[in-house]
Amino acid sequence: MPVLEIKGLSKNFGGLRALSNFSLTLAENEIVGLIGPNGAGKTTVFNLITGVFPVSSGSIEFMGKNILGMKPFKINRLGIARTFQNIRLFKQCSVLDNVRAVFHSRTGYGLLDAFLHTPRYSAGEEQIYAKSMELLETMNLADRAGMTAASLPYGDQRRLEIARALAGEPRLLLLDEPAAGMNPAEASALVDLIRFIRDRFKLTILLIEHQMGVVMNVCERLVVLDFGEVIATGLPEEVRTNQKVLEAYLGKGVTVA
Ligand SMILES: Nc1ncnc2c1ncn2[C@@H]1O[C@H](COP(=O)(O)OP(=O)(O)OP(=O)(O)O)[C@@H](O)[C@H]1O
Repeated sequence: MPVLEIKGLSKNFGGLRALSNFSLTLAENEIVGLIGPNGAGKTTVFNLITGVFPVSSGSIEFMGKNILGMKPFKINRLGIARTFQNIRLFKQCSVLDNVRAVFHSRTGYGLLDAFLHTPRYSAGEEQIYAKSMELLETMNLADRAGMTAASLPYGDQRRLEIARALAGEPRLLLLDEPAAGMNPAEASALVDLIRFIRDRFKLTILLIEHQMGVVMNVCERLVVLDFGEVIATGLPEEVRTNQKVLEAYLGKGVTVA
């Protein structure tokens, strides 16, 4: 069974067709790149998968289940997590609390347990602390657990956002420009990290990225959008030399040496 199956997906914003007849199937453990010039419709795909916007037409199934019309939190609970182009963290909270908050939102105990500090609450808190620190360790952020998120360098903030997504124990991870603002060394480390978390957490990953070095190194397959339409799909080396793709990025008349 595919992890994700999208068929004939379209989205109109008023008179603008942001996405047109988009189809995509993701198998377990794949890392697939969704690329294309600015305004091509990439983030719209993420927003439709995660239930942020209603679709205009088409279908989306996750693990064989129709997720159309579901609220974003419910889709997240089913196992789809995402990061954002503009990093979304609790900036004034500690790195640890940023991750802890995600685990907290999934605990079974209620306000009364917390107020009375019941054994259930204490055991839960210890477990959440251990799980949060383990995740920070994995993301190479454990030594910064006590710092505020806002004080982290940009690359670390991006990794913290991925840690928060992973705390939700997803099967499908959507990464929106994870390398944005990273220097070449950070971007290269990110490629290794993405592969590592895919293997460690048995994830399927769909990733939007403009840094071609990252895309070519980490993605096993690419889908290219332009003006809301798929103009190419295939292996990175095939897409790299595709004439339509070159024209979409660089303009007509471009050739590859
Ligand atoms: N909420 C919205 N309301 C109206 N138009 C929107 C909305 N969201 C996206 N669009 C439009 O849909 C088109 C696709 O936008 P989208 O953000 O999906 O592109 P993108 O490929 O992610 O671009 P970028 O690489 O610049 O992030 C654009 O023309 C954009 O202006």
